[in-house]
Amino acid sequence: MTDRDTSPGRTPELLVLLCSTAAALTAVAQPFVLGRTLDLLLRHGDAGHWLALSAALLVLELLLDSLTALLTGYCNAGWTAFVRTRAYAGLLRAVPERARPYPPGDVGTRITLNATDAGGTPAARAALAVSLVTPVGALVALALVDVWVAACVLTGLPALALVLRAFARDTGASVAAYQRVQARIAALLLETLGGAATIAAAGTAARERARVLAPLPELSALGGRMWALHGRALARGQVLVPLLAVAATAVGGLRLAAGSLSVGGLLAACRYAQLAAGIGAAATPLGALVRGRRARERTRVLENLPVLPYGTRSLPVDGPGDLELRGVRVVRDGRTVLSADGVRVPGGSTVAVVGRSGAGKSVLTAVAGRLVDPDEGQVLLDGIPLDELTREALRTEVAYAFERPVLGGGTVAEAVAAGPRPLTPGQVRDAVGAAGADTFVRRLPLGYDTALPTAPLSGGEYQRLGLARAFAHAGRLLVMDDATSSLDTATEYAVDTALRGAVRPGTRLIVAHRPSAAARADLVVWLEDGRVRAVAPHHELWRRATYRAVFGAEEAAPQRESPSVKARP
Ligand SMILES: Nc1ncnc2c1ncn2[C@@H]1O[C@H](COP(=O)(O)OP(=O)(O)OP(=O)(O)O)[C@@H](O)[C@H]1O
Repeated sequence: MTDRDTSPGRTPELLVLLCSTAAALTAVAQPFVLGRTLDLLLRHGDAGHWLALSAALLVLELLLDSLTALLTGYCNAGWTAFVRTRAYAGLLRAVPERARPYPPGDVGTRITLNATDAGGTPAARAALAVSLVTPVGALVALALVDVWVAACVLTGLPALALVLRAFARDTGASVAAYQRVQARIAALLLETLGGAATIAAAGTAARERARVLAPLPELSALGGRMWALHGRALARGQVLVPLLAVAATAVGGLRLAAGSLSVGGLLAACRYAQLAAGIGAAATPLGALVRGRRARERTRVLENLPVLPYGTRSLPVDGPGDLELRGVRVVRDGRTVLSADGVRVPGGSTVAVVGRSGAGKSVLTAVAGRLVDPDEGQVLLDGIPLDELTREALRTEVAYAFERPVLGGGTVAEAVAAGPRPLTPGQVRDAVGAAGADTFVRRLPLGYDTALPTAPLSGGEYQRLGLARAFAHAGRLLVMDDATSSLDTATEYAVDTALRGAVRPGTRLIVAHRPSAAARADLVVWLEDGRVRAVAPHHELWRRATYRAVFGAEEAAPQRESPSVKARP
């Protein structure tokens, strides 16, 4: 936990409120003091103290305004960091499957722009409250100076309130739509950047540019509408304010002529009428508040993504890593993409998961290490259902290596060491060596201390660092989902040999595309259209043409199909 995980609380907002209220009250006091000063001067009285007070109030208001700006910045920064951290944490702890519908660009917009707008909400709320203090205070002061002028101003205020209400209602819908379109453009842009090489090679840059910018007219229209609403609210306010001021001056003039109001009183009354009519200025904090609330709804979506609940059990000490899939069914979009029952993998064995593209290999490996829970059935490791294990037990005993690992920032050594348990530099080097990565890591400008994001690495080299991380943290179950796909056959063989000797012994579940990799495994889980077609050693399955066809080797080694090979009961 960092301090950003803790809410900044109400204190910053209250400080903004306090300071800006003091500034507003100072502003409200000024016309009265100025009016008294003028009356004293006209009567040739001693106005020295009142003049000094007037100047002091002016300076105080300036100081309080500056302090309000500072506190607002502090409040915004604290809340933005909090909102951003929560959204980020929610995203990282979510079931990966459930975060998938939110493309990177959309997530980026929520975590940056939306978090900033949402972080401005508390200060905007305080500013909105204070934007009402000045007009209300001015109205009260005006009533004390002259109740008739106050009554005149009061009649105009409902019209201003209606203008603001309409603004808040209309702007809310536009802001939400604007934020959605903004996120859509960001998502398209990131998607295009990810495929920059393909686009360049295919010469489709113009088509892509048009695709990314397609929502721009809608964004522009929504932006224009938002500004039009804002402008209209301000303009209506701008028309109403002078009208009210003129009416107040006229009433005040009549009161002066009747001898019921002094010249200073008229000055104060006119100024108060202007301040009271300044309620239209509330449009700005009101707009920020509406925008912030919509933005917060968008960051909350990430914050509240479903998480995997963990249990309280641990695994038996020194268990061999027996894996069992019982009545497992995974459904996606109403379609069963994996159905696996009675699949038993003896602890310590290496199992190749094979099948055509889309057969369900990744889904099977995801449920086997509980990256996602099956919709039905259970997965057991050493007899314990995975969903009953604590997070720590699960993550220290199950390691994953992926086709496209994401190793984050830091140095090469730090990236490999990152994981559930601390590692010594020696252990990091051993794991890197086992993944066949030591030679190229040593050749990097600073070796193991090279910053990973700037390290000049090929896809296969980066993949091997992912393997190294998985090897370094290998528990009793190691899952490799296409994790050697970018390696040449010789390197893959060397890695496989190292895996048997230099990495902590345990059960291996390896998605394999090459017959040689399946042949090296003790067992093969053969998947077809989401079903387990057979669990048997490769040499037995190889007799079946349909199995050979998985590797595009129908014509090779044509032997009679063995009907006896089936999924184990
Ligand atoms: N989140 C999802 N929503 C909808 N369908 C999904 C989802 N995840 C997987 N599938 C579907 O499940 C099936 C199995 O997918 P999976 O990724 O396991 O295939 P695979 O055997 O690993 O394929 P490949 O070798 O091409 O990686 C596919 O038809 C895929 O479209």
